[in-house]
Amino acid sequence: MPSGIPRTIGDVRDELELRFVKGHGTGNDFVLLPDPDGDLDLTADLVRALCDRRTGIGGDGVLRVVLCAAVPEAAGLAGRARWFMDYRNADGSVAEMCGNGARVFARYLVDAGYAQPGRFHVATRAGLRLVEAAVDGDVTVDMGPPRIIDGPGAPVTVADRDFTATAVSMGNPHAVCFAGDLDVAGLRRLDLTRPPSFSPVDFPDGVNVEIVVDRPAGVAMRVFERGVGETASCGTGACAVAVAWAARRGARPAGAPVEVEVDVPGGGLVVIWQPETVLLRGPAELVFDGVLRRAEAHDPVG
Ligand SMILES: N[C@@H](CCC[C@H](N)C(=O)O)C(=O)O
Repeated sequence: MPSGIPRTIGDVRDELELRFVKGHGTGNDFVLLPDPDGDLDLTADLVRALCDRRTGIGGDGVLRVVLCAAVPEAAGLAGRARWFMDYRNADGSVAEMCGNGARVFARYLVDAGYAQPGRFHVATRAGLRLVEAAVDGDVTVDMGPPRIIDGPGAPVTVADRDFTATAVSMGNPHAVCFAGDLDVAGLRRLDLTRPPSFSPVDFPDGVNVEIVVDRPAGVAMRVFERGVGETASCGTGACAVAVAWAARRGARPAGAPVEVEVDVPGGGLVVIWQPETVLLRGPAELVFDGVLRRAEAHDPVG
């Protein structure tokens, strides 16, 4: 096959019968694959084919829904969480954590009857995460402690602009770039089609890059995600932005939590920075489901 032509789902998988659900959190969209017993061989090629927006279902990533007991990397958490969120970026790479993904994952578990509404733990590559999901409405995830990396800042170039970024780990790496000279309209105009550049010394595993401007109440951001490109929202990115922004203004949650509204192209998220952790709150929605079948072997009408 000539290079550059996407490998379709049929190219990478003989046995095509695959159940899926499509969901999103503030426009950060995912293909969910229910795979309780861990039977699916989820290769990078299959992830890329599923996420392709022209030849696949389309998504920023894949969320495989698998029992902790069924996968060696989560078996140690099986006593404390029933389900493991196996998250993959659209390019097939594996990431430690996905905040919007965790919210959509929890929404799926509740709607599918795999978890009771309310609070429960989900296992992720970054460890256990407590989620709170009502029957409908917002989903909140306890994202764990943020880590603002001390130092002079990391040089990052994005949208033809040079920044000294604040590096923050939310389990996965973020470079938060403050564009103090821009307003929200200026942020919207930036060209984020080309990948940011940064030093591999600062970010040896790559990085998600957020550009941030002030709003009257909180901040607005855009993001170029590692392994994806620009997305409409990034939950870990919103948390990284909120703590970096609050810390710059001298607000650290000594006693009372610090709450920051984060506007993203796909909607609004709320980040609550507490002394020991960060909560991420926002909508999570399942939009359709289906079964992938090879087209020529299936009469969709009959
Ligand atoms: N969109 C996600 C982050 C997904 C992982 C990221 N692209 C990475 O490689 O670290 C979120 O909502 O947090």
